[in-house]
Amino acid sequence: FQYVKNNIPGPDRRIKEYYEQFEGCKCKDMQSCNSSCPCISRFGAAYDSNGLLTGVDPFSRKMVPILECNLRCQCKATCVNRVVQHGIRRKLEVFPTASKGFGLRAAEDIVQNSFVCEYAGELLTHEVARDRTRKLTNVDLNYIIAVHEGVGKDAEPRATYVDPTFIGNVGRFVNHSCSPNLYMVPVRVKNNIPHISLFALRDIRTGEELTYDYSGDIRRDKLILTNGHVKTDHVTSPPKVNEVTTQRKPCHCGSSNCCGWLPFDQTLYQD
Ligand SMILES: C[S@@+](CC[C@H](N)C(=O)[O-])C[C@H]1O[C@@H](n2cnc3c(N)ncnc32)[C@H](O)[C@@H]1O
Repeated sequence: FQYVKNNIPGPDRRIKEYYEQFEGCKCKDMQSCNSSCPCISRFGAAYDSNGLLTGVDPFSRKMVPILECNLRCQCKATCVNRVVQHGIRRKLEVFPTASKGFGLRAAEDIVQNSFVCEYAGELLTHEVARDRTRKLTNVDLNYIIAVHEGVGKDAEPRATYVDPTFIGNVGRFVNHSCSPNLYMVPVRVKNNIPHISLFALRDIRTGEELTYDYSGDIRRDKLILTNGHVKTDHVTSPPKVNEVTTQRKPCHCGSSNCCGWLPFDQTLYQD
């Protein structure tokens, strides 16, 4: 595959969407913005002074939008409100796993809430994502991710489809786990297209495989086990007969609360 650091437009995406769109701040303290910066005050500070993501509760269903300072802002690269845009800062290693193909592991200790890497690739329209997904069989590796964001009480959720199959970054090697150590957050920098960003859910030791939950669901009740039973629909429901069961793949994450199957996005199988 071809390596890219950031998302690139896939077929049928309008190139204009990728231009700088957001205004820049005019903060006087050029070393770093503070809470009065319009980029920060709009949704609250996302990062602490060590660059750790503290403005988001990964276990909450409510996601606060994250907006970093951008090229048009007057602040410098040292600004506290610039993290994901600096790219990968932790040592990561691709390795062959026993039963999941390749995986990605930490080559150094990673502190909780650190930015680890983006999930970058071709940005697809719903139609292209659906067509590519439907061509896959359950023995093909599926790299297409759909991230659904709620944008308001009455508004339709906004979906972003990223496909690093042919063009992508190291995020494409992150496997699924029902008990993950990463969580996914959409972060915006220069325009409305999110950087799909992976942060550490807890402290991670050197050599640990990096994983996230492909369903995006990391509720506490799913992670904290009681007698091996978990309560969410995704976890408890076996594939239904009328589902596209041929697309379902067995999960080999090996965690004690494993639901047995990899999550898949129903919307890509609906017309
Ligand atoms: C984004 S890729 C992950 C990297 C992939 N293992 C590779 O070798 O390139 C997703 C694919 O990896 C495999 N995979 C990921 N997590 C898995 C798991 N927990 N159990 C079994 N297979 C998994 C599945 O084939 C899935 O479609």
